[in-house]
Amino acid sequence: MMLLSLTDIAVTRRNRPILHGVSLSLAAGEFVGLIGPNGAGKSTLMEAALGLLPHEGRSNLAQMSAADRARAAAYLPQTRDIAWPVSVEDLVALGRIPWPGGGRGPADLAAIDRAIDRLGLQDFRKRTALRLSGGEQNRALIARALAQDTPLLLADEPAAGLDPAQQLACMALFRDLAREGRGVLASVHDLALAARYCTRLVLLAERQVLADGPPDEVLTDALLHRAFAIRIRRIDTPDGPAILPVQP
Ligand SMILES: Nc1ncnc2c1ncn2[C@@H]1O[C@H](COP(=O)(O)OP(=O)(O)OP(=O)(O)O)[C@@H](O)[C@H]1O
Repeated sequence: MMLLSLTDIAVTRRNRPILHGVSLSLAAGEFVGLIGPNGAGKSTLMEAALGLLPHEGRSNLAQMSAADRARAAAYLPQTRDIAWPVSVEDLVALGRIPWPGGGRGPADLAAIDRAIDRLGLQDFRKRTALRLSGGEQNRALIARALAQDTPLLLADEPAAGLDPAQQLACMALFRDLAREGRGVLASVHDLALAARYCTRLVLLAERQVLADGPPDEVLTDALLHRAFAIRIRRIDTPDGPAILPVQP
């Protein structure tokens, strides 16, 4: 089942073209890594897809009512703002607002518990979210997105600020969500993590999709040089490729 369908998306911000002719689809079972240089438009593409930014072209999500969209897709934005001194449990419960009853029925409580467990936040659930470390807050916000229990998750640099163990746990969680039949689109800067965990990579650069396919077909010398002006040294290990970016 197709969860995200973008056709010919174009975005202009302050008279500057940011994206042009971007088409992309994502089916249930896929964990798609969105890679590309700083400023390539990864966040812009997610915001346009969700209908949060004016754009040309067609996005299946942007066409939905806000209520339907909130049950179709959860979104972890790049800025991890927590506005109020709520407990972690209450923060995660906000993910249940789109569902009937708005948050505290048995199904809601089960979804909140599941999300807290999957992010390993059991010991934090009564703590004030604002008093957690940056990485802990990040995990609490991922848990909120998970509690929303949507078929599709859009996550903007979900592994940013996480320690190595938590980065692996985060990527493994998204891979597992895809295996369970959801779809995940996440922007990722760590090419090795992207190669190890994503089922597909989309390389955004020069305002367009430069490549879209299995990690091995996207992480080529020619494409990486064109997009990032780097070369990579790659060593294949039993745990997946080790990818070292180096100057050209
Ligand atoms: N509010 C804004 N007004 C005008 N231009 C913006 C605005 N936000 C972002 N841009 C521009 O849009 C372009 C794409 O930004 P975007 O944040 O989508 O990139 P990105 O690929 O997510 O980058 P990063 O890897 O640094 O997070 C950049 O050139 C940026 O300067």
